[in-house]
Amino acid sequence: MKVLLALGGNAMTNADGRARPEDQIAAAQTAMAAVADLLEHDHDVVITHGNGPQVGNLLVKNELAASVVPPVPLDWCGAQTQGTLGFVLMNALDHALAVRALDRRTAAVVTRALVASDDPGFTHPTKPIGRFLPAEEAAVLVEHGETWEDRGEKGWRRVVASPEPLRIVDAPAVQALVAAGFVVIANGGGGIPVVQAPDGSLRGVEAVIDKDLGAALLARSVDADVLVVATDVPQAVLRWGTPDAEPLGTVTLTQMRKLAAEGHFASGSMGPKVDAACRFVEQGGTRAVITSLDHIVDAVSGDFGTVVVSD
Ligand SMILES: Nc1ncnc2c1ncn2[C@@H]1O[C@H](COP(=O)(O)OP(=O)(O)O)[C@@H](O)[C@H]1O
Ligand SMILES: NC(=O)OP(=O)(O)O
Repeated sequence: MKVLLALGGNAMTNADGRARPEDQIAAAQTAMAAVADLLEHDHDVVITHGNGPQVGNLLVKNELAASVVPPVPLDWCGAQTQGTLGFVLMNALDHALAVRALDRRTAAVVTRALVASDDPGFTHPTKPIGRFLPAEEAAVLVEHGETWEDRGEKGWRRVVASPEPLRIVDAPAVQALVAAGFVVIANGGGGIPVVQAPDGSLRGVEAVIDKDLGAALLARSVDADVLVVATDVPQAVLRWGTPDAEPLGTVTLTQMRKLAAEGHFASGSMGPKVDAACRFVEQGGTRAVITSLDHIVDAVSGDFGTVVVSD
């Protein structure tokens, strides 16, 4: 079975969302041990990852250092997160492969995703990035022109433009590496957003693509059978955050679309995961699973998480 594994940016940090290097390395080790287990059982795996906490942190560093070194645009920050997380994941995966004496090579691909220059996401920011702050601290940054949003019990979070990914520009490179037997990490952070000029040239645009929507595209590009969206909760939950909360098991595509329309899944977090799972199955994928980092193997064997199947 070919598995597209999407690792959440928050799942790769820890509960406070500060994204310390040691937390990211530990999360990468957990996830890559699961990948090595899957490879040992003859599954193929292609990996993608989020970058919300990481790209937000880079943006803060950029702004704090602006009087000392030239700031770089948000798409450059996104590209940097692909490099850093690709490096961390490759180290963790190489180690997990060596422990199991598996002879596989790994590769991380700097991956661009095409977006439309007139995407409504550019005028209405929806993608939460970076750390959570208390309302009073967020209010100060809003006065400085940033957009922040109340994200519930964890606090407020900055939101930035998040256009829809239309096509993975570097899919052919990913496909060639997969065909050559590499375990590939690609399209991190949903892909570096680029727009196409009339002359065909590409340029980066300041936005952060939702990695779950990017993952659904990548999954089809590599012809995956199963999409696993690994985050920091074991299942999607109905009536989330209420006394009547109920973890969701296996549902059909139609049932999941109906639950999403009823508003069970928050925008910018569980909402896009559910959307990505539905898109994947709609486009011919066998099964999409939403679960936590430590249940990746169970998700592939088919007995854990929130599972979306065709009708
Ligand atoms: N209905 C829901 N069921 C479960 N989790 C939900 C729901 N709605 C919102 N969430 C939130 O979604 C979070 C996972 O999304 P997100 O933080 O974007 O993860 P990641 O960065 O790992 O992809 C959970 O930690 C939870 O707080
Ligand atoms: N780019 C993105 O969606 O990252 P997260 O999964 O970390 O939110």
